[in-house]
Amino acid sequence: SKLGAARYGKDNVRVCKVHRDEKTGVQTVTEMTVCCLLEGDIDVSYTKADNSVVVATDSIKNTIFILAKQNPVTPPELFGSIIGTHFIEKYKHIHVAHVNIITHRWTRLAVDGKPHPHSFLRDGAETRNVQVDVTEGKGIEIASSISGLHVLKSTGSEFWGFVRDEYTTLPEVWDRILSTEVDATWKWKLFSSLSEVKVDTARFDHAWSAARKITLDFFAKENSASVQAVMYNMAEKILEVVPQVESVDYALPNKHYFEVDLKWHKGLKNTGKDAEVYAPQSGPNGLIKCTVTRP
Ligand SMILES: O=c1[nH]c(=O)c2nn[nH]c2[nH]1
Repeated sequence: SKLGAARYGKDNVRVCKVHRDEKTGVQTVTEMTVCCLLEGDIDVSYTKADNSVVVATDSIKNTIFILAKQNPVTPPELFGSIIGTHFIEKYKHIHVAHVNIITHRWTRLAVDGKPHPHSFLRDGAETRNVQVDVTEGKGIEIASSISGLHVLKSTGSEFWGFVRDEYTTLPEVWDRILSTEVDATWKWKLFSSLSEVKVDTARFDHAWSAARKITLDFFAKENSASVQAVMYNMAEKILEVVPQVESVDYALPNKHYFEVDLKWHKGLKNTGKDAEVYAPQSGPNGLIKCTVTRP
């Protein structure tokens, strides 16, 4: 046998950084969970029990804390690029670093109608994430994403005109509840190095804000013919608004809310236009995916 591929490192490195502005007294909190996996001339640690090539995962964890102390931790695209670049520059036998950062929400509290200087709220399981792959001699590939953003609309969603055959029981519908958990990813053009990532770091926050706003606006406003149709329109708009993004992926579960037919109980009407009480379904659920690219 032979070693086909190998990468190792530390996962679930939880990091919280507090920034304190001495002048204004305003403090800011960033909390993330980091995974950093390394590739390189490490085969002998697998095939010969030779640990001389192993940068211990404990050292990888230590390095993430030190780099968080010495560098900005936002935007995550920049911090991920800093971590990955560190490892391929520090260790000549390490050639690729895969860094995943999940950023958790700490939204500044409004107290007495004013943003509070040092209090925050975890307003949802939604996270802002990056996958940063730094490859020696190639550059930095960055994929940014939003996940865990739960949305629901109580009307403004249709689904009809689909294949009807001997396997079909689903009725056509012109007015349904639509609920999903947004998983949206936008991939950047290849960056040649960390210095190119640093040229305009504001672009990453702008892209995240745009992708989030477009997703929510289209979800709410479009009387969608299907999940497929609305996600394509969202992705198309993100490509239009963020020129440095090369492609956009969506993966949207269709979290079904079924009507409950109650007419067996004294003729109680609760379907179609009379539907008010629904049964939210844990599963099975639709899962609709797409990748939208530039022409
Ligand atoms: O939006 C939808 N797309 C689908 O493909 C589908 N299939 N069942 N319900 C559905 N709703």
